[in-house]
Amino acid sequence: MSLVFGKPRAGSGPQSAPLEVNLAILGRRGAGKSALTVKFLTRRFISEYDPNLEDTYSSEETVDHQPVHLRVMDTADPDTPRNCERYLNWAHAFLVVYSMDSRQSFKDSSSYLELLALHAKETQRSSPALLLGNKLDMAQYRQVTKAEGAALAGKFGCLFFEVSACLDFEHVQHVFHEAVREARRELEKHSLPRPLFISEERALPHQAPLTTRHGLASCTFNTLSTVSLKEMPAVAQAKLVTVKSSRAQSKRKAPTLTLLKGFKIF
Ligand SMILES: Nc1nc2c(ncn2[C@@H]2O[C@H](COP(=O)(O)OP(=O)(O)OP(=O)(O)O)[C@@H](O)[C@H]2O)c(=O)[nH]1
Repeated sequence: MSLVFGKPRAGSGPQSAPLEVNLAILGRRGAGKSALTVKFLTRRFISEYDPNLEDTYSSEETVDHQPVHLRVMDTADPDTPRNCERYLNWAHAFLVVYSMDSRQSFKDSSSYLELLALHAKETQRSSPALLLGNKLDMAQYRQVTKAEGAALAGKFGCLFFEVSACLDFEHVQHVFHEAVREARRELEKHSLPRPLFISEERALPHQAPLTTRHGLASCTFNTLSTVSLKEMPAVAQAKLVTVKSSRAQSKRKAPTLTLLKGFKIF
């Protein structure tokens, strides 16, 4: 038996607190996770970055006239998914990003989708994922066709978009807001939230860890295997950065954001 309890979820009425949505961005190094995240938060494209930093940003958004407190974890797995619980148990929705000019990055996005599907199966709890083919501005160098992207998304039942962190902000914003909508739909399906949960000790019978079964190196799940009071991984291994609203940024009323994830922003 496993029990689930936690704080009441924010309602959707006009008087209620904003809906809280955690969004994790996954994908191979260089796919453009940080560029898309920063584009969404600041409307700007970044050119310099530190690939080893993992940050979680916080932003107040309005989606379909509803206030949303959105946290975005720009993950930085090394070469393969690692210590995935930090985002698997935290996020309400996932953006899985590949770079359309890299077949390897597409293959890795498939591994991430598989990882999410396995986690959903093992925890009996699914979180929506959206598949993003990034670097649409580099379409002439594409190694992955749009049809392949759509087929992979179809296989895992997720939405699919081709985007570019260099091109229009509105498209990138639309994708992030779609993720919020997907998360909201999922939250509305379940009356109970997930910040805290207790699991009773119950070893999964004769199941090898996901790592060995699916070659997802070092990505282990403790779920249901130990008596534990788990707290949602606080924005834990990540630094929380509050970003001024993108509207303010665009109007340049806010002070110039000089250091965001070690990025140079222009
Ligand atoms: N042309 C083009 N370049 C992009 C786009 N998105 C990201 N890049 C570039 O691709 C490189 C990798 O982008 P990042 O955003 O750092 O990729 P990442 O997935 O966060 O990679 P890690 O930080 O290593 O995990 C950088 O040089 C970016 O400037 C895009 O849409 N178009």
